[in-house]
This record gives sequence, structure tokens and C-alpha cells, in this order.
Amino acid sequence: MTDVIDGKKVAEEVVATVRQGAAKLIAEVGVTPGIAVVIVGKDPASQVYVNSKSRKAKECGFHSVQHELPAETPEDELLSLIGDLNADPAIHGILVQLPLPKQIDSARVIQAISPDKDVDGFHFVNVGKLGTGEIASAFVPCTPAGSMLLVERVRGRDLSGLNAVVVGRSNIVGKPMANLLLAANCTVTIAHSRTHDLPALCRTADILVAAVGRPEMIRGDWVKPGATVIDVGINRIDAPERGEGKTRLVGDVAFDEAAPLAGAITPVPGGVGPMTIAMLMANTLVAACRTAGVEPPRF
Ligand SMILES: Nc1nc2c(c(=O)[nH]1)N[C@@H](CN(C=O)c1ccc(C(=O)N[C@@H](CCC(=O)O)C(=O)O)cc1)CN2
Repeated sequence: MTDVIDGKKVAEEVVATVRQGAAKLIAEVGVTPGIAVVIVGKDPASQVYVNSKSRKAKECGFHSVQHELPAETPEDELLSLIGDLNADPAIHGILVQLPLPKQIDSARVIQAISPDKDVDGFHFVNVGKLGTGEIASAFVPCTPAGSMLLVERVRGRDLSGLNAVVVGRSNIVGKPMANLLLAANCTVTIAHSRTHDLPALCRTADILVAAVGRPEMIRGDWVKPGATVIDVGINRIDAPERGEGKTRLVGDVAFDEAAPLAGAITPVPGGVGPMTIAMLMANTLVAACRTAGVEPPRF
């Protein structure tokens, strides 16, 4: 029987551990984990995500501040806010919601965040630590960190001897996910739009990670029987069968075709997505623990 991995449930478990860890840090050391969530503009999906992040932070017992800046905010104004947050001792984690409006250079903004407060794990220092296997002291990007936790639930922490194929080479998901799988001793291939015979390559994967952003691109006959399939895609498509103008979310994997072959598979919604926000809370607690010189819980 295929195991449909319940990302919501695992995310709730992570959040419960964070809540306990935060309560302990507050009670024993007097340090309240603090997060600043920054959004520029009014992209509706981004607004939903930042509101969820701020709400989840409060649920965890964090000090949480949300900065909502107008879409036309100049880059130097955002950089100045980041400078203030870097200097604020009550803030341990800074999150700038992506994408940013086009007048702002996202790379410059990310590199302006102190690596010690970079709970998104996008700063070169954290990218470099992950790439060189210094994972214990890095902040790992939330979506791949959460995806890895789901893989571990199915396969354990040591993935020696397993072939992993990551479809997608983004800095936010594909590359860090490949590094995490490599650190767990997988044999890893990163595939992308120029890869030849992608279906055949995917059929070699014991662990198949789809992070391409193309609705249902990965078909059922691309999946090796028994594989663990992690679908990172969140694509909104038209759903006329639900009524005029209706839409629905699908992943990068054709779930109905892939599920009968897979040993375990994440659904969309309810798979990797909820893990992203849970791991942001985990990274923020870790940031606060490091500042306080306290050992953080292991996730
Ligand atoms: N600074 C960042 N920006 C963005 C990140 C990020 O990690 N850091 N990731 C994405 C968006 N994102 C969080 O920011 C995110 C995406 C999806 C979900 C989620 O829970 N999805 C649900 C479905 C939600 C829905 O109904 O629309 C699911 O998959 O079950 C959480 C967070 C881009 N920007």
C-alpha cells in the first residue's frame, strides 16, 4: 500500500517541538525567540504566506513583528530596514518574502541579512556551509529542510546506497535539496530542462524530488516501483469541473498516476508546503538558542 505522507501532521509535530523549546528558552534563560517577517507589495499568495508565518510564530510563543512595505519601496529603504533588524537584539530571525518587486535586487537584499539571522538559509555563508557539509552550524532553506524530514520519516536518516534524482536546480530548493541528500549518503543527480531522457533518469530514482514548477510534468511511468516521491511543486490550475472560474492546486507530479507505483508520496496540498513554515519556526528557535548559547532541539 502506498504511504501518502501527511506533511500537515509532521509539520504540527515540528511546531509542537518548537513551542516546547521556546517555552524552555524563555523560562530558563529569559530569551524569547523573535522573528521579523517583511513583505513588499500586495501579491495575494505572498500575503497569505506571511500572515501564516506571523500567526505560526505567535502560536510558538515567539515575539513576532511584520513589516508591510508598499510595492514601490526603493531598494535602499528595504536595505535600511534590514540594517535595523540586524542590529535589533530582540530579533533572531529575519524573513524577506520572495518574490520582491522588480526595482529591488533580491540577491543584494538577501546578502544584507546577517547570516546569523538568515532563517531562510539563502545567505552565501549558509549556502557555503551546506555545500561543504557544515550542516550543524548552517541555516538550511525551509522547503528542502522540510522535504528532507519527510524523506527521513520514510527511509531513516542514513540513505546509503540509494539513488536520488532532484528535478530542478533552483537555489531555493533543487540545489540545497541535492546537498542534503548527498550529506545523507545518497547518490544524487540534479536534472533540469536540458537533461536528456528525463523519464529514464527518473526511473532510476529511489528518491525522486520534483521541484520544477510545471504542473503534473512527472508522469506515473517515470516513477520506479517503491520510490519515495517528494513533490515540491505548488501550481494553481483551472478547474472548470468545479464550476466556472474555479481553480485547484496540483504538484509537479501527476499524483493519481504516480501514487500506485510509489512506495511513499507527498500530496499537494498537504505535503511539503506546510513543512516550509514549520521549518522556518524551527530555524528561528535555533537562531535564538545559538544567541543564548543553549543547545537547540534536534529536528
Ligand atoms: N523568503 C521566502 N520566500 C518564499 C519561500 C520561502 O521559503 N522563503 N517559499 C515560497 C512560499 N512559501 C513560503 O514563503 C510557502 C508556499 C506554500 C506553503 C503551503 O503551505 N502550501 C500549501 C497550500 C497553500 C494554498 O492553499 O495555497 C500546501 O502545499 O499544502 C507554505 C509556504 C515562495 N516564497
